[in-house]
Amino acid sequence: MTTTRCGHDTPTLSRSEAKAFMAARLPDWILSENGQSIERRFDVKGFAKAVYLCNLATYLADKSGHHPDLQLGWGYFSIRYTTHDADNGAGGLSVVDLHAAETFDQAIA
Ligand SMILES: C[C@H](O)[C@H](O)[C@H]1CNC2=NC(N)=NC(=O)C2=N1
Repeated sequence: MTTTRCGHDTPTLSRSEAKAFMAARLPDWILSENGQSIERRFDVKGFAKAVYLCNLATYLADKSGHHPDLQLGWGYFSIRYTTHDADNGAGGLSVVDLHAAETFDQAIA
């Protein structure tokens, strides 16, 4: 598992840097229109599976110190990573988000 800590000194990624990494290693994630976050959405049966995914994301977030935005409801769960602290607090997508997404993918594989 790759864990990278984020902070104010974390640089943001260009759209092309993000796209290159995602094409190689995050095929199920989508880059937001503004290039500042990545999201993966799951369609699941019922409610409990959505909650399990949410609980897993919560566990990994507290373990790594990097916290995604989570949404769930009956039949779906979505997870979005962005780095609030990046670029001296301006925020944006960083390598920490890409690594966190990869860790999440590995945990559910
Ligand atoms: C001090 C603490 O590690 C930081 O505030 C962390 C906490 N979790 C975080 N999560 C996310 N997604 N972005 C951050 O910049 C961030 N910062």
